[in-house]
Amino acid sequence: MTDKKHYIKTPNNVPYEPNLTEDFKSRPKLPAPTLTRLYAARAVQLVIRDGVTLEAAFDGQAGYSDLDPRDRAFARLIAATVFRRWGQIGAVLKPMLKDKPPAFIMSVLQTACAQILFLDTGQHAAVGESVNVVKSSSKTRGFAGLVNAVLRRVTREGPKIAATMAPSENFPRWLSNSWTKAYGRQALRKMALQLMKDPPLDISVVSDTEGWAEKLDGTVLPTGSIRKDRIGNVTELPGFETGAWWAQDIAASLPVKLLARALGDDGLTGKTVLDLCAAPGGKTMQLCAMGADVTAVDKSDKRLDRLRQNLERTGQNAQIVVEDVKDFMPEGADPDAYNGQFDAVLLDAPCSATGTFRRHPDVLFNKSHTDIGKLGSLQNKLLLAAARHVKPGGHLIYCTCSLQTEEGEARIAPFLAARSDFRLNPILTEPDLDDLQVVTQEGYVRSLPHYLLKKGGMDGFFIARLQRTKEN
Ligand SMILES: C[S@@+](CC[C@H](N)C(=O)[O-])C[C@H]1O[C@@H](n2cnc3c(N)ncnc32)[C@H](O)[C@@H]1O
Repeated sequence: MTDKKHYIKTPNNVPYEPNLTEDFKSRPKLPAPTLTRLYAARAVQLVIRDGVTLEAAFDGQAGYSDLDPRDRAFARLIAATVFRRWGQIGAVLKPMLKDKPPAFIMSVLQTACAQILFLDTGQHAAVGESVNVVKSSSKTRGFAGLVNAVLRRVTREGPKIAATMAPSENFPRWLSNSWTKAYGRQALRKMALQLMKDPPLDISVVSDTEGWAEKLDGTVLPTGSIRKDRIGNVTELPGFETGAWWAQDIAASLPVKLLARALGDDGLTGKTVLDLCAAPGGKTMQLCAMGADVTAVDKSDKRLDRLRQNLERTGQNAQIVVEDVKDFMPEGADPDAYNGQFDAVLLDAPCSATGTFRRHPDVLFNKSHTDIGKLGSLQNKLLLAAARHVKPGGHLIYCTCSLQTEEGEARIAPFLAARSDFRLNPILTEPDLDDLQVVTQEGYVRSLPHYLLKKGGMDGFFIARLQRTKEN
């Protein structure tokens, strides 16, 4: 335990009124190493303050895109490390701070700790550049002494404190409680170890899996995705420019594969599929590559731009509709007489995305328990809206990349109660799925981040396969 007298006192009367929105409008004139750290600290603060994604927090900052790609990657690595090591960093800083400093100063300290304790950057540079960040604005200059003193102590005492923490302390408490309840303590411990690791890169190909696995120096996973050990620079890999493949976690590739299996021998060939909440289009590309006639709907035109680019790059075609799923009606359909016209509908519903924490550790910190409740009611509405488009005898896939059962398993019973003409079409364990151990007794797919552990894990996902009865 640290004695109270070792606290470092926050300076009084420092006129710091953070106004991030204003601050972010201008690009500070600073040397690249300082600027990189400034962007990282601001991004961390933005995720916490505004509940945005880390990507949006960086993209929203003036001048960030002008930074050298290597500096941008470093800034992202620093910020992501804060979210991977939140509990450990908090435990290191707590005994050293008498009062909680302003949010931006806290973010500077957290990003510096990430560098000092967990990244391969010189400790001297991490301390020096963080002090420079604070000195670079008259609003924060008064904190330079505090930041310097705290970080010097972190270099001496931090590693020992960080090592005493259980990895699961890096999860926010409300999430670790909910996951312990749903999956048990052992699963929680294993998931926590996954948070600390760099995830691999999974790739879905248009065709020739074996050939591309060789060219990309990857291995073929049980369900046909190709895995490379590290993410690296995806756009520079062979076959990216020519659109031979796209990045997609193995778990995210399962909904379309399971839909194809439900459709019998010809799979998706020639089938009409409505892809709801489609952007940026990982599943749209899979559906197209498997021969389906796809209508892709999303309410975000900006995200659909990425889907358009992805389709163009991979040389595929889909009808694209910018609309809220709740309002969507196929062109020419009479809403009063409409009885569903698609062979299959896939709803990849908006969710907390907590299952993607290996790739996006910020998802653990930009949501709260209240958001899960709100998402659950939205998912109910979207599921009912999706069901309207399934023709009699047709199929419906509901999936989310969330680890919260409220966004997965718990959504199915209310849906089946409201639509008695649908039934659960249980997913059967087949050899490739057996290897992943993702099929539950109820016939859902539920994957957790520590599944497929020896090969690097997989995203957390929930998939339910439903079918409309033929009569009516
Ligand atoms: C999980 S992402 C979809 C990922 C996508 N299916 C893929 O495989 O790349 C959820 C998407 O739902 C969209 N969305 C959220 N609410 C929506 C709504 N009410 N109507 C249409 N799209 C919505 C978001 O814009 C976002 O693109």
